Amino acid sequence: MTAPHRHALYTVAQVRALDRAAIDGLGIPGYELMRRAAAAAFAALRRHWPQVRRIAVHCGPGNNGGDGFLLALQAHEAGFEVRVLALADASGEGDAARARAACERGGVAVRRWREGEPLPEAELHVDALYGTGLSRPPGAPASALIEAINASGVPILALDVPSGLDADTGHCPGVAVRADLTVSFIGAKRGLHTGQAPACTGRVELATLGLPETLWQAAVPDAHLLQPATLPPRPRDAHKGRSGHVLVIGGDHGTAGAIRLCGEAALRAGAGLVSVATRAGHLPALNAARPELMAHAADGPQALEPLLARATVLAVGPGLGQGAWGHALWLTALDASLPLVLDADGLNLLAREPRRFQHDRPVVLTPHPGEAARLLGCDTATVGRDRFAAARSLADHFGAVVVLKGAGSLIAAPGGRLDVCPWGNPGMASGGMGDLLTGIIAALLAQGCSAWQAAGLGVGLHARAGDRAAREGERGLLAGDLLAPLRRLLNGLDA
Ligand SMILES: NC(=O)C1=CN([C@@H]2O[C@H](COP(=O)(O)OP(=O)(O)OC[C@H]3O[C@@H](n4cnc5c(N)ncnc54)[C@H](O)[C@@H]3O)[C@@H](O)[C@H]2O)[C@H](O)CC1
Ligand SMILES: [K+]
Repeated sequence: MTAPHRHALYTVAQVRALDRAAIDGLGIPGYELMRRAAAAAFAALRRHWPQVRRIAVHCGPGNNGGDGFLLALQAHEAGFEVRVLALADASGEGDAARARAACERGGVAVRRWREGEPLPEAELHVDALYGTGLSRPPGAPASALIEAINASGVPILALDVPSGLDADTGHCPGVAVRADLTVSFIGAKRGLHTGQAPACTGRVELATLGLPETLWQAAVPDAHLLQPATLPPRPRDAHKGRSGHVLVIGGDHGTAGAIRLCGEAALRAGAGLVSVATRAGHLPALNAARPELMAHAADGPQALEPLLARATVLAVGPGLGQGAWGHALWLTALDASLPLVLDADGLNLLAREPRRFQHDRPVVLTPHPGEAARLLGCDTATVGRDRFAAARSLADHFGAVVVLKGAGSLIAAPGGRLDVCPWGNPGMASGGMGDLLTGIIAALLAQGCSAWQAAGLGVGLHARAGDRAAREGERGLLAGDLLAPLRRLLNGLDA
């Protein structure tokens, strides 16, 4: 059983409190923490790049730089050829200044880097420019140095946080290091796992610096990383009535595919029955493509009534459109007070006609950043600047569990509970992927999951299926490619 804190995610302020607890509570000097951080990062360097012997360490003005100076000294003492570039001249008294003095006393020259100067020859760059102290977009010369390091074609190890990434939000206000590996210290910062972070961190490893478990047991994390999970095995006497009946509503003219993908995903994810209410013109194609779906022509709300009477879960939005037809079905579905997954135009209609859901009604909203922006009445850039705040605000405002999709999808519940999905890949940013997710979550609701469970399990299964399908390449990855790996994951056939 790995330590519980391994999946815990913290804000920068919470990690600073952990640092303080180690220093003040356990009496471990900040400088000793810095030495341990450097040692942990150096050990990771040797583990991941065992042949490397020539490194360049780029040190910023604060304690992140201090980590870099001590790593440079440890590498030098281990016989590495080490070049150290500093963004600033030596100044101040603190741990970072002490680390720099130790580095120079130990025989490692520190050179002030000036914009335009060539980088030293190295087999690996160590990014010790900024960590949790980044407070604004990197200015000159830091931004020029970051761009030079990124352009070097040489592997990059980032200490604690890739410089330029906001460790609280996963947003990069300016340029940022694109590392191959990030070794983060003491507490995993929540901003390392969502938004622009996956493009900057490379692989993320947590170094706990030999601190006792009691340190984390006293801390309340801000969020958690999703853990691999699947549904429990089906009882031998299972029958379709026990696995619910999903009714998918959508598919206006020209968007039959969305409704089919959603319905098929709901079947594959284990719903007992799946009905589809859509335009009459789609029925022949739907019946031919997936006869297990029960396709019904819904030319208006009155056609929905008998279907709503039989359904146990609603999935509303794939290909629904925002016209009179879609709007009328959407209104009827929302008034049915059944467990509900709202996606795509179902969300855009909600942005036009906001309402708060009853707390006892399981509801999951699955916006991408643009839909989230419309629901919040802001622009998409604002959502990207703080995905955590956006997801939590939506959950509280609508009284629903919210999946804020994108790199590192977030799952937020009213009251602040939040999980982060560590899986998924850019190949999944293609048409139909959202329709699949909607169907999977609806099927999990139909099998008895709560809104929180269905959202977290659905997002995790969907993203892990996407990663397995991407083993054939992220380019050309189609939504339908996820259905086979999804089935394997649901049956526990893929670790
Ligand atoms: N005991 C501990 O706290 C430990 C900390 N570790 C490392 O310390 C950094 C955090 O260090 P800090 O000095 O707070 O900030 P940074 O080094 O990240 O930033 C340096 C400094 O730079 C200034 N600054 C911020 N943004 C910019 C900018 N865009 N342009 C110019 N200057 C900027 C600001 O004044 C910052 O203070 C943490 O990440 C760890 O790496 C140890 O590893 C463990 C113990
Ligand atoms: K860094």
